[in-house]
Amino acid sequence: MLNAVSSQATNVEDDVIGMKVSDRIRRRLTDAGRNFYANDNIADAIEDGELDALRAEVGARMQEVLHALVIDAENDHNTHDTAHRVAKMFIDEVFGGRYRAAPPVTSFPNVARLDEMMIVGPITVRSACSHHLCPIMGRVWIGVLPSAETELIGLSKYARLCEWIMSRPQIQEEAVVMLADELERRIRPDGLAVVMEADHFCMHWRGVRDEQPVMTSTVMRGAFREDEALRREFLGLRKQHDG
Ligand SMILES: Nc1nc2c(ncn2[C@@H]2O[C@H](COP(=O)(O)OP(=O)(O)OP(=O)(O)O)[C@@H](O)[C@H]2O)c(=O)[nH]1
Repeated sequence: MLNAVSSQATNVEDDVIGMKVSDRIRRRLTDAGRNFYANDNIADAIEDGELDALRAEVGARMQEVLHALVIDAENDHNTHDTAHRVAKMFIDEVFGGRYRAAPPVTSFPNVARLDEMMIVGPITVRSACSHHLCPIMGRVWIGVLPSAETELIGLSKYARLCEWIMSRPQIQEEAVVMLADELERRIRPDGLAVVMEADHFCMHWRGVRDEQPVMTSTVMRGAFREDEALRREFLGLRKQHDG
Protein backbone atom coordinates (compact mmCIF):
# COMPACT_ATOMS: atom_id res chain seq x y z
CA MET A 1 0.00 0.00 0.00
CA LEU A 2 2.87 2.29 0.80
CA ASN A 3 4.77 1.32 -2.36
CA ALA A 4 3.39 4.20 -4.43
CA VAL A 5 4.30 6.58 -1.68
CA SER A 6 7.64 4.91 -1.19
CA SER A 7 9.11 5.81 -4.57
CA GLN A 8 7.92 9.38 -4.06
CA ALA A 9 9.46 9.37 -0.59
CA THR A 10 12.77 8.01 -1.93
CA ASN A 11 13.20 11.21 -3.96
CA VAL A 12 12.55 13.19 -0.83
CA GLU A 13 15.15 11.13 1.00
CA ASP A 14 17.79 12.05 -1.60
CA ASP A 15 17.87 15.56 -0.19
CA VAL A 16 17.55 14.49 3.39
CA ILE A 17 20.59 12.24 3.71
CA GLY A 18 21.79 12.53 7.27
CA MET A 19 18.27 12.39 8.63
CA LYS A 20 17.76 9.99 11.53
CA VAL A 21 16.11 6.77 10.43
CA SER A 22 13.08 7.47 12.67
CA ASP A 23 12.65 10.82 10.87
CA ARG A 24 12.79 9.08 7.48
CA ILE A 25 10.13 6.55 8.47
CA ARG A 26 7.98 9.24 10.08
CA ARG A 27 8.24 11.35 6.95
CA ARG A 28 7.02 8.49 4.74
CA LEU A 29 4.06 7.97 7.03
CA THR A 30 3.23 11.66 7.18
CA ASP A 31 3.51 12.02 3.38
CA ALA A 32 1.10 9.08 3.00
CA GLY A 33 -1.33 10.71 5.46
CA ARG A 34 -0.99 7.72 7.76
CA ASN A 35 -1.35 7.58 11.56
CA PHE A 36 1.54 6.21 13.54
CA TYR A 37 -0.10 5.91 16.92
CA ALA A 38 1.35 3.53 19.52
CA ASN A 39 -0.90 0.65 18.42
CA ASP A 40 -0.51 1.17 14.64
CA ASN A 41 1.52 -1.28 12.57
CA ILE A 42 4.12 0.60 10.49
CA ALA A 43 6.00 -2.37 9.01
CA ASP A 44 5.29 -1.36 5.39
CA ALA A 45 6.89 2.05 5.94
CA ILE A 46 10.21 0.50 6.98
CA GLU A 47 12.69 -0.38 4.25
CA ASP A 48 15.30 -3.16 4.23
CA GLY A 49 18.04 -2.57 6.78
CA GLU A 50 16.20 0.28 8.50
CA LEU A 51 15.09 -1.82 11.46
CA ASP A 52 18.75 -2.35 12.45
CA ALA A 53 19.35 1.39 12.20
CA LEU A 54 16.19 2.11 14.20
CA ARG A 55 17.28 -0.30 16.96
CA ALA A 56 20.64 1.50 17.13
CA GLU A 57 18.95 4.92 17.24
CA VAL A 58 16.55 3.87 20.03
CA GLY A 59 19.52 2.39 21.93
CA ALA A 60 21.46 5.67 21.68
CA ARG A 61 18.44 7.67 22.84
CA MET A 62 17.78 5.22 25.67
CA GLN A 63 21.36 5.76 26.83
CA GLU A 64 20.50 9.46 27.09
CA VAL A 65 17.45 8.60 29.20
CA LEU A 66 19.68 6.62 31.59
CA HIS A 67 22.06 9.59 31.64
CA ALA A 68 19.16 11.93 32.51
CA LEU A 69 18.17 9.55 35.29
CA VAL A 70 21.71 10.10 36.66
CA ILE A 71 22.68 6.45 36.21
CA ASP A 72 26.34 5.94 35.33
CA ALA A 73 25.63 3.41 32.57
CA GLU A 74 29.15 3.84 31.21
CA ASN A 75 30.83 2.51 34.33
CA ASP A 76 28.10 0.52 36.05
CA HIS A 77 28.65 -3.11 35.01
CA ASN A 78 24.93 -3.86 35.50
CA THR A 79 23.58 -1.15 33.21
CA HIS A 80 26.42 -1.08 30.70
CA ASP A 81 24.37 -2.62 27.84
CA THR A 82 20.93 -1.81 29.21
CA ALA A 83 20.10 0.86 26.65
CA HIS A 84 20.67 -1.53 23.77
CA ARG A 85 18.90 -4.37 25.52
CA VAL A 86 15.86 -2.16 26.04
CA ALA A 87 15.90 -1.01 22.39
CA LYS A 88 16.02 -4.64 21.24
CA MET A 89 13.25 -5.59 23.66
CA PHE A 90 10.99 -2.77 22.42
CA ILE A 91 11.53 -3.26 18.69
CA ASP A 92 11.85 -7.05 18.45
CA GLU A 93 9.74 -8.23 21.36
CA VAL A 94 7.27 -6.25 23.45
CA PHE A 95 6.36 -3.66 20.75
CA GLY A 96 7.29 -5.97 17.85
CA GLY A 97 3.70 -5.94 16.55
CA ARG A 98 4.29 -2.35 15.36
CA TYR A 99 7.38 -3.12 13.31
CA ARG A 100 6.73 -6.64 12.00
CA ALA A 101 4.37 -7.51 9.12
CA ALA A 102 1.40 -9.75 9.93
CA PRO A 103 2.24 -13.44 10.34
CA PRO A 104 1.44 -15.65 7.34
CA VAL A 105 -2.01 -17.17 7.85
CA THR A 106 -3.05 -20.09 5.66
CA SER A 107 -6.79 -20.38 5.16
CA PHE A 108 -9.00 -23.19 3.89
CA PRO A 109 -12.45 -22.88 2.32
CA ASN A 110 -15.37 -24.11 4.42
CA VAL A 111 -16.03 -27.07 2.09
CA ALA A 112 -18.07 -28.99 4.67
CA ARG A 113 -20.23 -25.87 5.23
CA LEU A 114 -19.62 -26.01 9.00
CA ASP A 115 -22.10 -23.80 10.82
CA GLU A 116 -21.57 -24.60 14.50
CA MET A 117 -19.75 -22.36 16.96
CA MET A 118 -16.13 -23.06 17.81
CA ILE A 119 -14.15 -21.53 20.66
CA VAL A 120 -10.38 -21.09 21.01
CA GLY A 121 -8.83 -20.16 24.33
CA PRO A 122 -7.50 -19.25 26.70
CA ILE A 123 -4.70 -17.77 24.58
CA THR A 124 -2.05 -16.10 26.74
CA VAL A 125 -1.43 -12.53 25.61
CA ARG A 126 1.16 -9.92 26.57
CA SER A 127 0.80 -6.25 25.84
CA ALA A 128 1.74 -2.87 27.35
CA CYS A 129 -0.36 0.10 28.37
CA SER A 130 0.27 3.15 26.24
CA HIS A 131 0.12 5.47 29.28
CA HIS A 132 3.02 4.14 31.38
CA LEU A 133 4.39 1.39 29.07
CA CYS A 134 3.76 -1.11 31.88
CA PRO A 135 2.99 -4.76 31.04
CA ILE A 136 -0.51 -6.05 30.48
CA MET A 137 -0.71 -9.84 30.96
CA GLY A 138 -3.90 -11.55 30.00
CA ARG A 139 -5.92 -14.23 28.30
CA VAL A 140 -8.12 -14.14 25.24
CA TRP A 141 -11.02 -16.38 24.16
CA ILE A 142 -12.33 -16.28 20.59
CA GLY A 143 -15.67 -17.62 19.39
CA VAL A 144 -16.43 -18.11 15.69
CA LEU A 145 -19.71 -18.98 14.02
CA PRO A 146 -18.66 -19.92 10.49
CA SER A 147 -20.64 -19.11 7.36
CA ALA A 148 -20.50 -20.86 3.96
CA GLU A 149 -18.10 -18.09 2.80
CA THR A 150 -15.88 -18.43 5.86
CA GLU A 151 -12.17 -18.98 5.39
CA LEU A 152 -11.11 -21.46 8.08
CA ILE A 153 -7.71 -20.75 9.59
CA GLY A 154 -5.36 -23.08 11.47
CA LEU A 155 -5.76 -23.13 15.25
CA SER A 156 -2.26 -21.83 15.96
CA LYS A 157 -2.95 -18.78 13.75
CA TYR A 158 -5.39 -17.39 16.31
CA ALA A 159 -2.53 -17.28 18.80
CA ARG A 160 -0.13 -15.81 16.22
CA LEU A 161 -2.56 -13.04 15.25
CA CYS A 162 -3.23 -12.30 18.94
CA GLU A 163 0.50 -11.98 19.56
CA TRP A 164 0.94 -9.65 16.58
CA ILE A 165 -1.91 -7.33 17.63
CA MET A 166 -1.13 -7.40 21.36
CA SER A 167 2.61 -6.68 21.22
CA ARG A 168 2.06 -2.93 20.89
CA PRO A 169 1.47 -0.20 23.49
CA GLN A 170 -2.30 0.33 23.73
CA ILE A 171 -5.40 0.27 25.87
CA GLN A 172 -7.28 -2.98 26.26
CA GLU A 173 -10.57 -1.62 24.88
CA GLU A 174 -8.89 -0.80 21.55
CA ALA A 175 -6.79 -3.98 21.49
CA VAL A 176 -9.85 -6.26 21.49
CA VAL A 177 -11.56 -4.25 18.74
CA MET A 178 -8.40 -4.34 16.61
CA LEU A 179 -8.14 -8.11 17.11
CA ALA A 180 -11.82 -8.59 16.22
CA ASP A 181 -11.42 -6.44 13.05
CA GLU A 182 -8.40 -8.50 11.93
CA LEU A 183 -10.16 -11.84 12.53
CA GLU A 184 -13.40 -10.69 10.90
CA ARG A 185 -11.53 -9.47 7.81
CA ARG A 186 -9.73 -12.78 7.41
CA ILE A 187 -12.43 -15.30 8.42
CA ARG A 188 -15.63 -13.55 7.28
CA PRO A 189 -17.77 -15.44 9.82
CA ASP A 190 -21.50 -15.09 10.58
CA GLY A 191 -20.54 -14.22 14.14
CA LEU A 192 -17.39 -13.39 16.05
CA ALA A 193 -16.83 -13.03 19.79
CA VAL A 194 -13.68 -11.92 21.60
CA VAL A 195 -13.20 -11.81 25.37
CA MET A 196 -10.03 -10.51 26.97
CA GLU A 197 -9.25 -10.64 30.66
CA ALA A 198 -6.02 -8.99 31.80
CA ASP A 199 -3.88 -7.76 34.67
CA HIS A 200 -2.58 -4.22 34.24
CA PHE A 201 0.78 -3.73 35.93
CA CYS A 202 0.32 0.05 35.93
CA MET A 203 -2.19 -0.72 38.71
CA HIS A 204 -0.13 -3.42 40.47
CA TRP A 205 3.48 -2.28 40.27
CA ARG A 206 2.81 1.48 40.64
CA GLY A 207 -0.16 3.88 40.97
CA VAL A 208 -2.88 2.47 43.24
CA ARG A 209 -0.77 -0.71 43.77
CA ASP A 210 -3.86 -2.88 44.01
CA GLU A 211 -3.16 -6.54 43.17
CA GLN A 212 -6.77 -7.59 42.68
CA PRO A 213 -8.40 -5.82 39.73
CA VAL A 214 -8.63 -7.59 36.40
CA MET A 215 -10.10 -5.88 33.36
CA THR A 216 -12.50 -7.86 31.16
CA SER A 217 -13.54 -6.59 27.72
CA THR A 218 -15.76 -8.20 25.14
CA VAL A 219 -16.51 -7.65 21.47
CA MET A 220 -19.60 -9.33 19.99
CA ARG A 221 -20.20 -9.16 16.26
CA GLY A 222 -22.93 -10.51 13.95
CA ALA A 223 -24.78 -13.52 15.35
CA PHE A 224 -23.12 -13.16 18.77
CA ARG A 225 -24.57 -9.66 19.10
CA GLU A 226 -28.01 -10.51 17.73
CA ASP A 227 -28.61 -13.95 19.26
CA GLU A 228 -28.67 -13.86 23.06
CA ALA A 229 -28.74 -17.68 23.39
CA LEU A 230 -25.59 -18.03 21.25
CA ARG A 231 -23.84 -15.30 23.23
CA ARG A 232 -24.79 -17.02 26.51
CA GLU A 233 -23.58 -20.39 25.21
CA PHE A 234 -20.22 -18.84 24.24
CA LEU A 235 -19.77 -17.08 27.59
CA GLY A 236 -20.79 -20.26 29.47
CA LEU A 237 -18.34 -22.43 27.52
CA ARG A 238 -15.61 -19.85 28.03
CA LYS A 239 -16.07 -20.21 31.80
CA GLN A 240 -15.83 -24.00 31.46
CA HIS A 241 -12.58 -23.66 29.44
CA ASP A 242 -11.35 -21.57 32.36
CA GLY A 243 -11.59 -24.63 34.64
N1 LIG B 1 -9.39 2.33 30.22
C1 LIG B 1 -8.15 1.84 30.34
N2 LIG B 1 -7.33 2.42 31.23
C2 LIG B 1 -6.08 1.92 31.36
C3 LIG B 1 -5.60 0.83 30.61
N3 LIG B 1 -4.32 0.59 30.99
C4 LIG B 1 -4.04 1.51 31.93
N4 LIG B 1 -5.08 2.31 32.19
C5 LIG B 1 -5.27 3.43 33.13
O1 LIG B 1 -4.99 4.65 32.49
C6 LIG B 1 -4.73 5.66 33.44
C7 LIG B 1 -3.50 6.45 33.03
O2 LIG B 1 -3.74 7.82 32.95
P1 LIG B 1 -3.65 8.85 34.21
O3 LIG B 1 -4.82 8.63 35.10
O4 LIG B 1 -3.46 10.22 33.65
O5 LIG B 1 -2.29 8.38 34.91
P2 LIG B 1 -1.84 8.55 36.43
O6 LIG B 1 -2.15 9.90 36.94
O7 LIG B 1 -0.41 8.08 36.48
O8 LIG B 1 -2.83 7.52 37.14
P3 LIG B 1 -2.63 6.49 38.33
O9 LIG B 1 -2.42 5.16 37.68
O10 LIG B 1 -3.96 6.54 39.06
O11 LIG B 1 -1.49 6.94 39.18
C8 LIG B 1 -4.58 4.96 34.77
O12 LIG B 1 -5.78 5.11 35.50
C9 LIG B 1 -4.39 3.48 34.35
O13 LIG B 1 -4.81 2.58 35.34
C10 LIG B 1 -6.50 0.24 29.66
O14 LIG B 1 -6.18 -0.71 28.95
N5 LIG B 1 -7.75 0.79 29.58
